[in-house]
Amino acid sequence: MKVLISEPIAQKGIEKLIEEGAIVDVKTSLTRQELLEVIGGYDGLIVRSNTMVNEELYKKATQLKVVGRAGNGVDNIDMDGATKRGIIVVNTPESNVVSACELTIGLLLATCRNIPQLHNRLQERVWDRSGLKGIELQGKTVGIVGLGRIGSLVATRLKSFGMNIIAYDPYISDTRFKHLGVEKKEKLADLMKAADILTVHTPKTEETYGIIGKEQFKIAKKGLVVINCARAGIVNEEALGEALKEKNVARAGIDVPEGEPQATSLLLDYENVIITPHAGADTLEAQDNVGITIAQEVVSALRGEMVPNAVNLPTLPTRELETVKAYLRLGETLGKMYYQLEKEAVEKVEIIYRGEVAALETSVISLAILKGLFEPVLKERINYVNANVIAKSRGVTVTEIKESAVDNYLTLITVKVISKNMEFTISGTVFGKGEMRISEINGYEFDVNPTPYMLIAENMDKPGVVGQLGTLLGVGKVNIATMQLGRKLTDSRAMMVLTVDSEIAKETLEFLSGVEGIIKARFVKL
Ligand SMILES: NC(=O)C1=CN([C@@H]2O[C@H](COP(=O)(O)OP(=O)(O)OC[C@H]3O[C@@H](n4cnc5c(N)ncnc54)[C@H](O)[C@@H]3O)[C@@H](O)[C@H]2O)C=CC1
Ligand SMILES: O=C(O)CCC(=O)C(=O)O
Repeated sequence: MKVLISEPIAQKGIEKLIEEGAIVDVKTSLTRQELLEVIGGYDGLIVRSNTMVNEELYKKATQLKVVGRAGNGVDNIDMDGATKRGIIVVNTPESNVVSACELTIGLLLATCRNIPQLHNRLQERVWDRSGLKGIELQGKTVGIVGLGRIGSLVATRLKSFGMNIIAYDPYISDTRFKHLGVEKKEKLADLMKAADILTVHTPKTEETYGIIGKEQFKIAKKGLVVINCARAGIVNEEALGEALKEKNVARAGIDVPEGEPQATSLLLDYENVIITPHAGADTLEAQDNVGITIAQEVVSALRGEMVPNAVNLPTLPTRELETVKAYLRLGETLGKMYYQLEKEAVEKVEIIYRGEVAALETSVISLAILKGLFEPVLKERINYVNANVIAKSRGVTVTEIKESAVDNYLTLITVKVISKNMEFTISGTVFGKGEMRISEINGYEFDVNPTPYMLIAENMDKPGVVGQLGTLLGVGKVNIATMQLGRKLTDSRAMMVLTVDSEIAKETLEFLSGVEGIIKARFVKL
């Protein structure tokens, strides 16, 4: 077990690896070229957020079996590249959340009270408080975007400051909001209008990248305070800079500046912005937690044992995996549809296994469904092992039903997603050597072979709609591979499922949604 550590981790973690019999090289100042030259000799690699683990590295890493991310976000790791090569990626999602939360509060206080600026003056031997009057937190409204692990820790702590807590997280159930005593805002705009302080705690996804930008600052209260301890880009830096110049935003605290690990952020030029170099997890406690956890996980993975935080692989013995593999793919595919088609927070998931699949060990298939369900909103934070815990922590109840008989199919999985105002269903089957098909969505019947890019549209069942949709996709340079129409004879509506050869641009989707007779058109990425 040869393990290379390319970024600093706690000594306790290094000791743990050695204790478990690994040969450990700690080389934290290698150049990229040097790293590429030596990586071929290692079975395991431990990184933090600065080492890019990508195709270039994988090509040289011919022995690599596990990548350990000593921390939470895995945005620096190419997951598909790892999965393709059977390299397990593990991380430590719980180990540093308290520290990240505490830095958020620290930045908030430092920002509201100008602590670094006052300190700097005094260090220059100048006793002068003028122009640096702070603001109190008590009685103010804090708007949290992303009420997950860190967001909810922040909420709990800020309550003790006498603050009014509101949050926007469409993927969290009302029950969880109630449990945390946080007021739910259905729309980001409503949160922006009400907040005196804004703090973001979402992962960086296609949806959250730039979620706080020009439009949001325009409607925000004048004098807003902005905190970003999550990821660069969630708050658009240029827009923030403009809002600071226009005094719409009064001050900001940022732990994750653009350009990291270089000090190039344009916000560095603003006196009323406090910036730290991605130090959210940099505490003795978090680093000890992270170091020990990642050491244990890397060793387990190298020994072929169960790994608690395998981000990209199901942790089942190979023999069992073979039998259920096709169902895992089907389950994940069925799960992935909901949040790409609908926005309502999930309250309950009912999974019905019918026919042959009902005789299998279905619990792992249910995990695959949950993993797929939450992946569009939680990204890498959800995996086979934590899927149940995450569902529970988000107030989602999951039930399984098994029935031995099923009409028309040998084997069928139906996933019913129940939210406050709606019930969504999707079914699929497996046949031959693991071929899968989606057989039903919301009562519309299909026989679709799911592919990486799909368009799912609901439309009025009348002449001309399908033709217009095809034309607009053509204008948007999207090639249609297959197309199926599902209709209910009792209804004037229909559903179209198209597999396409490329991503569909936002503008094309907007055009499609504007077509008379199209009720809804959504791009789905698998
Ligand atoms: N500064 C630092 O050193 C650290 C930063 N982080 C970062 O903090 C962030 C939060 O981490 P966790 O709380 O562990 O993640 P989490 O996965 O527990 O929570 C994220 C929440 O964001 C919500 N969300 C997703 N898309 C959304 C959208 N479009 N609008 C509103 N909410 C949305 C999800 O529903 C979820 O509840 C991540 O970006 C993570 O990488 C984490 C650890 C340390
Ligand atoms: O200090 C680090 O490794 C980065 C912490 C972080 O952002 C994370 O764990 O996601």
